[in-house]
Formats: sequence, C-alpha cells, structure tokens
Amino acid sequence: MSRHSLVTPKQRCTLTFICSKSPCFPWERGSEKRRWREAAFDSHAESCRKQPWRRRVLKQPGAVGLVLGHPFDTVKVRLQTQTAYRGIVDCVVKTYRHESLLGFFKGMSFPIVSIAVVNSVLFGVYSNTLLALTATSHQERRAQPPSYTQVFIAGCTGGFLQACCLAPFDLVKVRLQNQTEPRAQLGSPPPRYRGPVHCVASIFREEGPRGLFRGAWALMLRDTPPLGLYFVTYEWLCRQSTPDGQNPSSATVLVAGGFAGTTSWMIATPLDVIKSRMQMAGLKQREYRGVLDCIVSSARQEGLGVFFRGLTINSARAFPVNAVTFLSYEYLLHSWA
Ligand SMILES: CN(C)C(=N)NCCC[C@H](N)C(=O)O
Repeated sequence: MSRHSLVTPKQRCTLTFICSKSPCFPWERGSEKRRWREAAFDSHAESCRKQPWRRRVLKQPGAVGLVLGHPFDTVKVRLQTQTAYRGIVDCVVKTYRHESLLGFFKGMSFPIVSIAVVNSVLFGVYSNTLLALTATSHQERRAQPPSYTQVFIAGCTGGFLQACCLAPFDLVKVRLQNQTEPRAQLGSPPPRYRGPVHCVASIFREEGPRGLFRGAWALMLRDTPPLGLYFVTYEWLCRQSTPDGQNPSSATVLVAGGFAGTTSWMIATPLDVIKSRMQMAGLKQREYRGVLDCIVSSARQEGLGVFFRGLTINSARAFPVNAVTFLSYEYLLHSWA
C-alpha cells in the first residue's frame, strides 16, 4: 500500500518532521535505502493511525514538566529583568504576598500551546540533520554512533530553527511574567496586558509586527551553541553508561537528559539575561540598540554579575524538565520503530 493512502497530509507533515525515517531525500531516489525508508515510514504511519493516543500521551510529559517548571521560570525572568528583588527568596516571598500562587503561573498559556511544536522542531530538525550527516537511522545509530561534531552541528541546527519558532511565544511569556499587578480588583489599575492574545495585539499595535520578534537575535544566539552542547552532553553521558550497541535504560536517559539540560542552561544563562532584557525593552523606548549594546550597558550599569542572574534557579529547573523531555523523545522514537 502506498504511504499516501495511510496518512493525511497533516499527519504526513508532522511525521516527516519528527521522525528520522523521513522518506524525502531526493538523492536516494530509486535506491535500496529509499525503498527501506519508505517501508519503514509506512509501518510507522500505520501504527500512528491505529493508535492516535500514542502521540497525544507522549506529548503530555513535556507539558507536565513545563507546568512544574514554570514558577521557577517566572522567578528567573523577574530576577533577570527587574531590580526590585534581592535574590530568589525575596522574589518568591514578594510574588506570593502580592500576587498569591497564581503570580508564579503568569504567562504559562502560550508555552503550553507552543511546546509540542517547539519540541517537534528541535528534536525533528536534530534527528533529520543527523540523518543527513550520517545516513544512519535512529536504530542504526546505536551500532554506528555519530561523531560528537556531527551531534553538535545537528544540535546547533535544531536550536537555531527552534528559536525562530519560539521567538514570539517567548516574548509574550516574558512580558506577562513581568506583570507584577495582583489579580484585577475593583478600583485598582488593570495590568498593561489582559492576557496572551491582548498582549500580542498590543505589541502589534504599539511596536509593529517587528515588535513580536524583539530579542530574537539574542534568543537565536542563546539557543544555537548551547543546544549543540545539550545534545553532545546527552549523547556522551548515554554512551558512557551504556554497553556498545545497546539502547540506554530509562534511568540513564533521565539522568543524561537532566544533566544535558542543566549544563546547557548554565552556558546559556548570560545570553538568556540579555534576551529577556531586550524583550522587555519596548521598541518605542529604544532602550538598547542591539545585542552588543545591551551587553555593554547592562555590564556597565550593574557589573558582570548581571550575566549570572537566575543561574541557580535556571539550572535547577532544567534538570527535571529535560530529564522528562528526553525520556519522552526516546520513548517516541522507540515506540515508532
Ligand atoms: C539551553 N537551552 C536553551 C536549552 N537547553 N533548551 C532546550 C531545552 C528546552 C526545555 N524546554 C527547557 O525549558 O529547559
């Protein structure tokens, strides 16, 4: 049966993106490898068609990790962009007092909506870049592991492209997380943004369409080399603790994924600070002229310590979130194999 009869165009697009068994390489036309890839894609598509719950269930761990990690992210963003807090504890106490528990969950809706797409782009581009560089499928990769340079390049490519998709969602998240007003009460002034959609509309109106991509260059720099390192750390730790040719156990995947998240966030924190600051500076105020200007003026005004704001909380949050992310990624690839 042709693969086109098994899946709808929408499914085909998602599958091609996520799965490393994409049948779409033109240079393989007519070759044995291409026929094998098409057969693998057919059975893969068939199993997804029969068990649509699989994809839905597998997306949940990422969302659960995101919800649990969001309060940490809010504290981090506030520490990086506001000067009103003396440290993590002060920020937690003030947020709780003024805004209750809900204050920690501000700006969470867009990340929840976008996480599936953003993770699919990251892991899909990573997997497909590795496939293009090594010509080995995910299953074959345990027997013929790619070099760390190939893993790094694939990770950087995935990181760069995920940042392009993430930019507007991340901007809205950061703007909403920084609203410190308590819930609307009679007589109190309303917050600047009433919700994510109002935030998008206001930015569009006040700062123009480019406003939605404020801080995007800093975000791309933040996500490109650190994500190369993210996948190299993960691969290295998996290979260290797994006998040659075997798949890593779930415990190994959790630990390696957690460490990969923590290490990459430690490296990424200085650019994360710059990114958040640029996102908060509205285009109209023209507070910074670019990434370099933001780096120089932040360092001049607040010292070099400014680049490490939120480092502890960022690294702690990254462990569980990325442990779960890698576990679902591995599970997804194996259940589709
Ligand atoms: C250092 N960076 C930017 C990353 N490691 N990014 C990939 C992991 C993203 C994950 N959803 C998280 O929020 O940690």
